[in-house]
Amino acid sequence: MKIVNVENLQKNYTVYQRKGLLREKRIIRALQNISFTVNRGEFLGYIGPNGAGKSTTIKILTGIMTPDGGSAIVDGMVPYRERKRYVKKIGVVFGQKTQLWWDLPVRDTYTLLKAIYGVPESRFKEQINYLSDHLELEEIMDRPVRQLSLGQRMRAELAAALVHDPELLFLDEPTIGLDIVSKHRVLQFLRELHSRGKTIFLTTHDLKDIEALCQEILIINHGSLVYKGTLEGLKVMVKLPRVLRIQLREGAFSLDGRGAEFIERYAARYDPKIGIIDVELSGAFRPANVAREFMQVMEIEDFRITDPSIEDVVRIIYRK
Ligand SMILES: Nc1ncnc2c1ncn2[C@@H]1O[C@H](COP(=O)(O)OP(=O)(O)OP(=O)(O)O)[C@@H](O)[C@H]1O
Repeated sequence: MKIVNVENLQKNYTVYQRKGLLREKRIIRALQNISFTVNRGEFLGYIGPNGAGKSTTIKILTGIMTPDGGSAIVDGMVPYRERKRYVKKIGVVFGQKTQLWWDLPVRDTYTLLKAIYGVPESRFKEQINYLSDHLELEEIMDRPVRQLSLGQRMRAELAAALVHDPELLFLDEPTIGLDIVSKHRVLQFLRELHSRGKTIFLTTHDLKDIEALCQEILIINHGSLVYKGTLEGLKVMVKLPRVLRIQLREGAFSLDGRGAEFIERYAARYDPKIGIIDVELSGAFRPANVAREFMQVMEIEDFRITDPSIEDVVRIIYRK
């Protein structure tokens, strides 16, 4: 049973750029005919590089923004037309923004939201207890939001989105900037929500988050969907290679002829501003061998094997 139905969604932004004495009008096609569905109870990962169109999609799906074309129907409603009724059904977290009252204790935000959503007292108490248990809110309930650490604030933020116990959650980068421990807590809680049947729409830059949680993923790039399916399916399709990241020693960023030759031989990417070389560990490249070879010709500070970034994944999809 589908809870989200998106068809041919389009959104353009008009921006004006100064060109000499004139102002030039430019249209940014943020979403170009996007179509997808989300099943009730699904945990969907929505990923894409910076500027791909993720936030624009979420803004339309949460009713903040009206599309220029196409349609979005969520739980039988058109979000941007039936906002009042609709917002009671959804919970939203924008990792980069806050819906908490900055100078008030966390608890007061929840009381205000209770009144806004018309949550009965007994349901409210039950829900706050549940949220407090799972998000460890007790220690922060009576502290003003401005005093909280980022991790504490994000837990408080998630709870705010859930005061009215919505069935569908939109989370835009809810783990951004969190340390490993805080991130783990948030991800655990999202898993718990999903096991209770919630439908979750999660945008993130981090493939690890997706791997830990999502059954289905959508990848968007330049306003168009480039993949919809499972992460397993994506791995089979792109054969995601891991990457050996080499950090050069400060002051040794400019490469000589042999260095450049190595970059070319391994089809590596090099950013001379920060002295980082990325080598895809595909095929015959063994990490230890590659590292040894590079060490012979460059001054190296550190090695690390990393998972491919979203940008890598998108690049590989395009290459195919
Ligand atoms: N208010 C706006 N005015 C003009 N252009 C905008 C506006 N909001 C977004 N854009 C542009 O639309 C495109 C899509 O932006 P969007 O914020 O949806 O991407 P995103 O995938 O969420 O990116 P990020 O991961 O960096 O948050 C980008 O090119 C962006 O610069």
